[in-house]
Amino acid sequence: MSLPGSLCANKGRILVVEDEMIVARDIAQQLVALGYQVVGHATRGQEAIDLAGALQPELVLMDIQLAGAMDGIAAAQAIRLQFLLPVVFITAFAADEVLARAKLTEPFGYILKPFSERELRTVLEMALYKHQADSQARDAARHTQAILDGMVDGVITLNAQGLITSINQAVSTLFGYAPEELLGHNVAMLMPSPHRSLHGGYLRRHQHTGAGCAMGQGREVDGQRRDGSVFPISVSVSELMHNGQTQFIGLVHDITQRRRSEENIYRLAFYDKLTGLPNRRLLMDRLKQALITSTRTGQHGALILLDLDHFKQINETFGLDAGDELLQQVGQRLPTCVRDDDTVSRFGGDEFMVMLEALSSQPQEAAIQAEAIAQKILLALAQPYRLRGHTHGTTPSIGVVMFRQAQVSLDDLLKMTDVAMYQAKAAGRNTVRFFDPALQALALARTALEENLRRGLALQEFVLHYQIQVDHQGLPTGAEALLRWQHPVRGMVPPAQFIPLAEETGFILPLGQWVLESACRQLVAWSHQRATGSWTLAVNVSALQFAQPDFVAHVTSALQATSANPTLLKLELTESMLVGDVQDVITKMNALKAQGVSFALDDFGTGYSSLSYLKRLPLDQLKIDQSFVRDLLINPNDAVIAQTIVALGHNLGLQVIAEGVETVGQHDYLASIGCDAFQGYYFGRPVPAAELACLLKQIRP
Ligand SMILES: Nc1nc2c(ncn2[C@@H]2O[C@H](COP(=O)(O)O[C@H]3[C@@H](O)[C@H](n4cnc5c(=O)[nH]c(N)nc54)O[C@@H]3COP(=O)(O)O)[C@@H](O)[C@H]2O)c(=O)[nH]1
Repeated sequence: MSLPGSLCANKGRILVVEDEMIVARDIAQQLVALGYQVVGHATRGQEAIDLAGALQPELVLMDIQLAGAMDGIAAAQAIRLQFLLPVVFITAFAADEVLARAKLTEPFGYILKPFSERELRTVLEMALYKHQADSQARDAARHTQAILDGMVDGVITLNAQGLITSINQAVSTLFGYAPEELLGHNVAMLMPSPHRSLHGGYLRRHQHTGAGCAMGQGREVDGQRRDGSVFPISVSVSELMHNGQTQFIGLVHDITQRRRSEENIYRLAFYDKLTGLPNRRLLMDRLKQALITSTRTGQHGALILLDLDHFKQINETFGLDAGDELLQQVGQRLPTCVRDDDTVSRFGGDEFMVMLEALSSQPQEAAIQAEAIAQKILLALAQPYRLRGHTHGTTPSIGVVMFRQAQVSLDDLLKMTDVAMYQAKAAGRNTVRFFDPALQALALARTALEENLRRGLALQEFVLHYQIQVDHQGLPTGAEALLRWQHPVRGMVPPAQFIPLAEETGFILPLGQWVLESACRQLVAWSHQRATGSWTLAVNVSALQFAQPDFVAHVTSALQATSANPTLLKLELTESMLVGDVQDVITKMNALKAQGVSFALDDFGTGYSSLSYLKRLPLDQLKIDQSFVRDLLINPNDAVIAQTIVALGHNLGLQVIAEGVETVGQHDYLASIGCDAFQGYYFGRPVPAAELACLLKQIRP
């Protein structure tokens, strides 16, 4: 049977479910009259469900009493569930029991027969409006869920009891649960012990006091997956009221990757890559702590520095890989010699530092304990190593420093271990030495001097003094530049007190360059005066300075920077420089000679000079060492040596100058054997340039 269609179908498409034909027709007519379109008519429950699915009306007008097994309430329930369509009951029944059942289907309206047209219209309009609003809300919720599901972070909502009310896809992925395994369950299931059992308490405390540990800002905690594995997460929780109920929204961020990167950075910063042992930085950190602890407990600690003997040879003979393997094996053996609380670190290269803590508070007893561990290390490391299929042996030299309380700075403690370790090396290696304070005092003094030297150069505390040189007639021909250090506290410091250290530390390089440039500037100053215009200036050059590959360039730059005349510059070399690569020496000398620079061989006779290469060196002058000049008149050997040097120099075509000439007798003898030039207190002491002018007037011809 067909019901009236619609004349004007713009108010809504309605499915009518009514088993009495006359009533159905009457309702349909009314609907059409009200502007609705009747899209279908069913008389039974199942038919209503099928038509609802097929026709997708906007509303179902449902009689409760239907022919057949399924009544309207059951059909309405199915239609709501399957198609989310709004149902309005239209019935003659108003019994409480019927109403209660109908209510469960969440109907959009309930119309009691008989009803007026006005009543029908009002209920339908309200129902359609509510349905539309619900649909929009559902669409909005779906949209929100899609956004939430697209998020990398997990979003969980909880009710006041901590039960999960919603999650997004990321929560399932992060924790490995299907949504239905989480929804309605307590959020504590996502936490490892002890928080799993404590979480209820946290919530209650929050309800009573308002305090919440994860409220607001992200808090880093552990989460537990379905498979039991624990992983780090950052959780921030906010609280809001929803429908009058407290609700919590938790944002969960998996920080596994970040933690890994942090751990990686930490490992790189504090652990040695090759051995996996703590590095110097971490040891220093622990040492700082250990000093604080020992101050509190009164117990001693010890630093044991060990350096592998002849490690370089393993590297050079068997390759760097074998060297690395040896270091790794040493790194594995060392921790077996100490307690877990002690620190074994690799300091770099073949140096390892072991820090022992909580030793006896009695100094002697503590030293015995440290000695025992050091001996244990010595023994453990002396066992053979298998490197690349071969057996190798190595031994360490071990330096031990005891510490208690933060009395000494960290740097000083480390220096003390160095001193002790070098003492062990000096004692023949493969041995243990405790730090000796006397040696330490020396080392500290050296360090202070080294720092002072650098500061002195920066503060222009160095000056050059000039000692006159005269020819056979006693006429000044030039001078030697001699370095002095005008120390603000120590006064004038002679070079013998700082040149050796400057050479050892390499500080002689910047210092020597400063001497060269200052000497060149002095040459230029002299060139402007008639009396000194042709003077030469002898400058001492240290072996390290001369050995620099760019030594020639350094001299050239000093000459160019000052515009000094190269032919007036005389570089004094010593015999010790000639022991190494003689060809290199000759090449550099020739390069400078080509510019006009001349060379004197200083302290001649005190070192080892091979006559064969002496012949090859482009020298200009030999300088008889003052040790031969001093006793010339009383020691016939010195007189013969002086005579021999003069003869040798002349035979080689070189000029000979004597230094340390203090008396007329020395001068006269030297002059009698043909010495060409003289320098010494007899003619004048080393003085500042300004004083040299006065001295010139007093010079004895
Ligand atoms: N690499 C550099 N070494 C330098 C430089 N300046 C100096 N030195 C070297 O230091 C050593 C000590 O020098 P100094 O204390 O200046 O002593 C020199 C003279 O003062 C001293 N002298 C000179 N005449 C006499 C004398 O009649 N009697 C006496 N007892 N001493 C005298 O001899 C030293 C001369 O040194 P040298 O001619 O170089 O051998 C010394 O080894 C210097 O080389 C520098 O700038 N760089």
